[in-house]
Amino acid sequence: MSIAVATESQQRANTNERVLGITELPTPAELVAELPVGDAQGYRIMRARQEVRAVLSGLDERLLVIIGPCSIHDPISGLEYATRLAAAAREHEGELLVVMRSYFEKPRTTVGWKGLVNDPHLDGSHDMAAGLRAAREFMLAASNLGLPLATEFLEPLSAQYLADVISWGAIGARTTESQTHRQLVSGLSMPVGFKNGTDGSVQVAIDACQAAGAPQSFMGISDEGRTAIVQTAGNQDAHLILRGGADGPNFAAEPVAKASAAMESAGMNPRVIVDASHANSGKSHVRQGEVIAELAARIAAGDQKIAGIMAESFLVPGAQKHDPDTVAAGSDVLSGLTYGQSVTDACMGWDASAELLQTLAAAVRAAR
Ligand SMILES: O=C[C@H](O)[C@H](O)COP(=O)(O)O
Ligand SMILES: C=C(OP(=O)(O)O)C(=O)O
Repeated sequence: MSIAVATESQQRANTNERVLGITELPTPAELVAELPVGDAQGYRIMRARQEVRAVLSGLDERLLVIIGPCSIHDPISGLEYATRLAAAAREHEGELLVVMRSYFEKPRTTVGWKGLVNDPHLDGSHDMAAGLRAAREFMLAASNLGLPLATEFLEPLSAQYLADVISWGAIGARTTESQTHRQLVSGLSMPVGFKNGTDGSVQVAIDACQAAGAPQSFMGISDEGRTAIVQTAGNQDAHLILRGGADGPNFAAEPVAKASAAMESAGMNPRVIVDASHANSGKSHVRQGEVIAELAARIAAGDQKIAGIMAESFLVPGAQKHDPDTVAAGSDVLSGLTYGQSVTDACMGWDASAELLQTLAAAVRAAR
């Protein structure tokens, strides 16, 4: 019996039957060299990470407030928001540790625009080299305003390009159960929160915190862009974020206490972050404000289980639809969109957000 040996081109065809193109990106080292973090800026980013740790543990009695657009689709409106938030953060710095959501990668339930890193021109051209550059440029500029930054780590490779500018990270509801993301967190330098699953399961996030807290060995990339074995020490600052689920919201006192007790009995931080958006507000920006007001009342009454809250906020309230498949590549997409309004989830507008920051600061003062 003779065995047919595949030719080199046959082997390639077998592997890449559905791959339409592979385009190389700059390496992490190249992008970081082009857009470096300055010394003073690096120190501020590191100090903010320490402050976040102190708030999460309760040593620092302030409330962590992770707030900002659902996604940044236009760096100019994003920076206008950052400028306003930086001033509010300074005003409330005695009570609140404000960290700005600078989210550049969006996990989708099915399909849709996946964020500025994936598609920076919002037209389906997927120029990810420009996307990584735009994200890094934005982060450096926002961080220069004195704001610590938060992001969701979605693509396992993008962390190598952006993580040095980030003071707090999240793993989203759709990826909390993924081993790849848990491994990634085990090596990240900042505190990272895991969201409960979209079905409402808190246990997957508790398991995630445990996995991320352990040393891990996995495949990743080096700064020089080569695939590599990555060995990590484990991230002891992994914590829980409650965002509600298909089974309903979980920001009320009872589910928060239950989740906090479960974290404690697993030997981890019982203080949790509550996301006022997503399934805790049914994605309504108006309801989000009500949820924050309810949380503020509990904080004012001395609830110590809530270390922080998350909120989605932008310049203009609500959201607008944007589908990259309906625009011609290279067209001026931004001119057809409302400036300062989310193209993903609905966000609270600036005025409502500024008022809620006042309410949260007052709640922390009342609790003291
Ligand atoms: O935070 C953003 C969204 O909730 C998440 O990316 C899922 O969005 P989608 O259900 O519109 O795809
Ligand atoms: C995608 C997000 O949230 P979740 O993972 O909770 O859906 C988000 O915070 O942008």
